[in-house]
Amino acid sequence: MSEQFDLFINGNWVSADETIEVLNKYTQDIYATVSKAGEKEVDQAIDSAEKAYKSTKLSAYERYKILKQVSELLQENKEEFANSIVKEAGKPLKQARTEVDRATQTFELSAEEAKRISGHGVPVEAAPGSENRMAFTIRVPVGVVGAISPFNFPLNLVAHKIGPAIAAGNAVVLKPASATPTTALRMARLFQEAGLPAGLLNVVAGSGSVIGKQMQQDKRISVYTFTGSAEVGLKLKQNTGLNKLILELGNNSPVIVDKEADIEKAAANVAQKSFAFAGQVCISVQRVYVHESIQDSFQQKLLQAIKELNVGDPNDKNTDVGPMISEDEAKRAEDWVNEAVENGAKVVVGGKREGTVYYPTVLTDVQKDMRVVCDEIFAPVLCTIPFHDIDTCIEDVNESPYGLQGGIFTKNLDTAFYVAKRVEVGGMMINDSSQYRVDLMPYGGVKNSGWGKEGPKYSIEEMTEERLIVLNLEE
Ligand SMILES: NC(=O)c1ccc[n+]([C@@H]2O[C@H](COP(=O)([O-])OP(=O)(O)OC[C@H]3O[C@@H](n4cnc5c(N)ncnc54)[C@H](O)[C@@H]3O)[C@@H](O)[C@H]2O)c1
Ligand SMILES: O=C[C@H](O)CS(=O)(=O)O
Repeated sequence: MSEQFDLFINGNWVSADETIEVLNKYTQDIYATVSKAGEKEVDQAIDSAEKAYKSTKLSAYERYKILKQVSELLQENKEEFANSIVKEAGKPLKQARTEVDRATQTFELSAEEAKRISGHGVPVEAAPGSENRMAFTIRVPVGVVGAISPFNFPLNLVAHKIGPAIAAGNAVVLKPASATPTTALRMARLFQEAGLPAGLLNVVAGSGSVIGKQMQQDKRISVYTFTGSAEVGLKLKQNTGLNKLILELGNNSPVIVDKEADIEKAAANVAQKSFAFAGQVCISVQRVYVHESIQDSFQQKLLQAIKELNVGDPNDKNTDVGPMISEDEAKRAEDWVNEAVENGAKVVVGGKREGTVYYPTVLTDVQKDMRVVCDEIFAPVLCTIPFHDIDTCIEDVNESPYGLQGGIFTKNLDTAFYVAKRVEVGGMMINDSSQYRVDLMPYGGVKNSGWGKEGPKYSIEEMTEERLIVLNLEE
């Protein structure tokens, strides 16, 4: 029997005429049936958010208490949430548990930040003629936040939108990805249990091209926060007019392995961080630039580390690499690899698909214009690319249209800083791969990877407006 979920609108569970069948991504059985929002339900959700925002004023301390309780409830229900992620996303159990722990942190950080929202003093009295004035800024909520999230972190990337939006005193309408809507709906239950007033959080599951599009054009939404592909991000940019828009988009993440790197450490890290969640992480390692003098030794260690990865059933606590989100996506990855091979690339390991599972794959002899290099593959595939001098390597790294995060392995600090200052990314990791993120840090990209930062403290800045207050005092 599949589980049944309704939409969460104005504090009520609302059923719709149509439903979405959410598949178990490993077995392909129907895991859950979810009410599918249409125009009417989205309109109700936005209306309820707008009314709740105008009529319900929670103090900062009340917002802190609710978010703190959600964080605690999430940890108490860790296994339920981890299993939900395993089933609907196909994420291996140990990675799903990590996601629940991270989301617990994200809500806790959001709770703490709710108590720290403040402006700053502005020394207007220093301006000629303003000697009798004083000024400061305050931060005020924006109103209704429209949040649209991707399939790959159905809990933590939702937490990164809802936590800061509620902490800042806003109301939210969330549209989770159609492939993975149930974890977000479970999370809404926790907000209900924690006593969030009706209407401040609304969750509508449905088609991105239908209700996502409707959300983009609704003037009652003040700020949009979107995480997903550059393709959809661009549509939002074109359709949301002058409204504020936070875009967290894709990447084809580069990692440089310098001649002075700890080769073993670099190889083990790259093997883990290219293939975790089948490479469907926006900062998964995709392009590995290896100094030509250590290429053979790095490759050998990389292959050893890949041999140790367990591929298969995401329910198994030892699995490292599970299925992709759909067979179509696995076939797309296979096509990109085959196309590269037809043009001269070599498969060193992998290159094999069984249904939705694509095996960890390493390619060499690739060219800059192959899709496996210049586009985001979002699959368990990495390319190793030899380099001779660091400046040419930096040029190659920067040729990407994306710029989210990158990494360099080197024991030479001069090289590390030389590179860190020159690569076009939102975050650069030294002696780590591109795939490093803790939830309190500012996180976001440049170029086609989007703009605006996430991390509760930074999202709250994006989801509030700075208002200047000037006092004209008597002498
Ligand atoms: N930078 C980050 O923080 C980050 C994090 C996770 C994923 N991503 C990126 O997300 C992508 C993978 O996720 P995905 O496949 O779910 O992305 P996607 O862009 O296909 O979908 C993201 C969300 O947008 C919705 N959507 C689709 N069409 C829409 C439209 N026309 N209008 C409004 N909404 C619409 C979808 O239903 C979904 O909820 C990758 O490119 C990945 O790099 C980025
Ligand atoms: O997919 C992209 C995510 O932002 C990566 S992370 O889990 O937040 O590190």
